[in-house]
This record gives sequence, C-alpha cells and structure tokens, in this order.
Amino acid sequence: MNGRVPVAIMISGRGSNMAALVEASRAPDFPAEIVLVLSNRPDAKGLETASAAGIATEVIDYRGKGSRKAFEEGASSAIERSGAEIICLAGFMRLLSPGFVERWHDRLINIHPSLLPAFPGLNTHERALEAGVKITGCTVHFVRAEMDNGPIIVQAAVPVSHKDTAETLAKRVLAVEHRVYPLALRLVATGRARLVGDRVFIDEDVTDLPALAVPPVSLREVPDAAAG
Ligand SMILES: Nc1nc2c(c(=O)[nH]1)N[C@@H](CN(C=O)c1ccc(C(=O)N[C@@H](CCC(=O)O)C(=O)O)cc1)CN2
Ligand SMILES: NCC(=O)N[C@@H]1O[C@H](COP(=O)([O-])[O-])[C@@H](O)[C@H]1O
Repeated sequence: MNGRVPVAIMISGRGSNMAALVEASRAPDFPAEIVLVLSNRPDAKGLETASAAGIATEVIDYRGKGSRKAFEEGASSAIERSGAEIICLAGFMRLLSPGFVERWHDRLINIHPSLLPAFPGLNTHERALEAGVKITGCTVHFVRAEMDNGPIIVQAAVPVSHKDTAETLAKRVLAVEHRVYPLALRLVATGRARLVGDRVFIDEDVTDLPALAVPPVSLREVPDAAAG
C-alpha cells in the first residue's frame, strides 16, 4: 500500500478523533493509510464523516446476549478483510475481551481523555474536576485486556481552572487529542515507538517532535464558564 501501513479505526459515536486521523493521513509523508472505519453503533455520526472522506465503513451492530463475542468475531474478520495492520480505537466505547486484545496484540491503540493512570474508565472530566486537579489531558496507549492500563505512547497536558465545567474541559482536551493521536499513530506506524516489556521507548529526542511540544493552553484562555 504505497509503503504506508493500512489502519482501521473503531468508533462508537461522533468520530472527531477518527476525522483528525483521516485528515493527518492526507499528508504525503504520513506513514499510515486509513482503510476502514468500523462502528458498533449504526447511529455513529462518524460513519457519515468517513464515507464523505471516501473511506470504507462497516457497522457491526450486535446488542444483547452473546453480543460481545459476535461483535468481536465480526470486527476481526472485517479488519482482516481490509488488510489493516494497526487498529485505532477512537471513542470506541465497548470493553474488548482478552481474546480480541490478544488477537491484535501490540497493534491495537486507544486514546483516553485523561493523563493515565489517573481517571481510567468513564466520566473522566467530571472526576478530574471533583478531584481538583490543576492539570489533566489525554493519553494514547497500547490496549491491554485491563481497561485503560496499557503501555503509554504519547500524553499531552492542559490546565484546569476552577471555572471549568466538564464541557469546557472536554473541549480543551479534545483539541489536544486531535493533535496527539496523529503523532502517536505516526510513531507506531514508523516503528519509532517500540515496546520494551510494558514500556514504550521512542527512538529519538522527543522534544524536537513538533506536536509533542504541545504548547500549554494558558489559563488566560480558560473561558469564564460563569460568564457563559
Ligand atoms: N480491553 C480493553 N478494551 C477497551 C479499552 C482498554 O483499554 N482495554 N479501552 C476502551 C476505551 N475506553 C477508555 O479509553 C473505555 C470504553 C468503554 C468503557 C465502558 O465502561 N464501557 C461500558 C459500556 C459503555 C457503553 O456502551 O456506552 C462497557 O463496555 O460495559 C470504559 C472505557 C475501549 N475498550
Ligand atoms: N474511554 C474512552 C473515551 O472516553 N474516549 C473519549 O471519547 C471521546 C470520543 O470523541 P470522538 O468520537 O469525537 O473521537 C474522546 O474524548 C475520547 O478520548
């Protein structure tokens, strides 16, 4: 595939991270090509975005008893058919079984809207505000059977203000997600992010990787939530 690594993206909803990866893959020097967008929900808005971008889409909609196994078998064969060698979870909201994670071991990455290991799971921004943290952010990691506990590839931080709501914080973190996920995929697709045990080594001086130096969003930019 013109030397670029074929990639499948799994979504469950809006798909803005998927769109950011598709956009990044348009760059002539981007080392990966998005060949499939797969959703476990037929109403996922991201499916329209992917189709409009000319990318093959697939919906595997199993609900109820036995749905997880049936979904994963359908997903694995769709991904095999697409020839994808890396899978990006982008707002994919289902726990994947150890069997699926093992099937795609070290080729399955996910973006999570917190600085893992802090705030794994759901409702991360509400919990960050509750905890009163002053910095939060996002994490791209290799997926392991245990939820949100895989080797970390890239992280980026944003400030938190007492004026923030979960919505204003989610918006600030999402803006950084859209820059960090393409970087993480670039590092994995080129083999510059390599696994040593359960740690990720990045084979170069990370600070000169432009996107990694994500400029901290200054608190001055924090909208006055009260002012609405
Ligand atoms: N085995 C793994 N599966 C998944 C991981 C992972 O790290 N290991 N990451 C998630 C993504 N994710 C957080 O980044 C996440 C997704 C879903 C849930 C969750 O509790 N889901 C509920 C159902 C929620 C729903 O359907 O809306 C569930 O699966 O019962 C937590 C974290 C992707 N999968
Ligand atoms: N635990 C997984 C999780 O919470 N993922 C988060 O869901 C959102 C999906 O947005 P998107 O559909 O617009 O990419 C993103 O913020 C992503 O980090």
